[in-house]
Amino acid sequence: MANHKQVAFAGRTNAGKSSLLKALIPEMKIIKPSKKPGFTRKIYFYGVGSKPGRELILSDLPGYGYGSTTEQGDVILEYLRTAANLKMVYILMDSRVLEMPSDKQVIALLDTYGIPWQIVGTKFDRARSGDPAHVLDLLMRFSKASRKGVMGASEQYYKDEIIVTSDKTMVGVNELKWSIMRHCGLVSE
Ligand SMILES: Nc1nc2c(ncn2[C@@H]2O[C@H](COP(=O)(O)OP(=O)(O)OP(=O)(O)O)[C@@H](O)[C@H]2O)c(=O)[nH]1
Ligand SMILES: [Mg+2]
Repeated sequence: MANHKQVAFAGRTNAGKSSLLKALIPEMKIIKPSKKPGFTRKIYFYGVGSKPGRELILSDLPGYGYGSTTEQGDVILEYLRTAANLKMVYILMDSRVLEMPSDKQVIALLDTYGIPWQIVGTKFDRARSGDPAHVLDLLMRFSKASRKGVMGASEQYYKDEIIVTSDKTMVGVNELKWSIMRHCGLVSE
């Protein structure tokens, strides 16, 4: 596992981290989403890809914020501090509950550690007011605002790509798959 590239799914409790992972890798029957915020209590690592040099680890982190515990917070902090080969942290945000201070804190921490991050909207099937374009716009603004002042965060590189997803309609799931492979160097730009 030491040499394997990894990406992590982070976000507030109930954001839909476990659900989106399940949608991405349905063959992993053990992935458990739940209605209860704070359900995932430790980190679950899922290995995918069997070709040598092309293996990846997808990590399902506990959520932060409402319903989470100090222990869960510590687990996240320790992981981000020590994770090897962490190529991308996807920060999942529920399309109906946008922009919370805890997301900003996590982004600040990732910037401190120099770990790349990207915003992913979840539960897009339930985007409020029937206006998905509005949600997309808000996520884009949040992402752009969060990049301000970060050294080396050239817009050219990040392009503030926002992926919106749903485990119900499967929108965005393929796009996310490609994003993961790209960030892990498994496909060219
Ligand atoms: N409508 C809809 N519901 C979703 C979607 N993704 C997740 N949910 C629901 O949101 C709730 C939380 O999902 P989880 O995947 O367990 O969320 P999590 O981020 O892993 O939560 P924690 O482990 O508690 O941090 C569950 O009731 C899911 O069914 C989605 O795309 N659409
Ligand atoms: Mg979970």
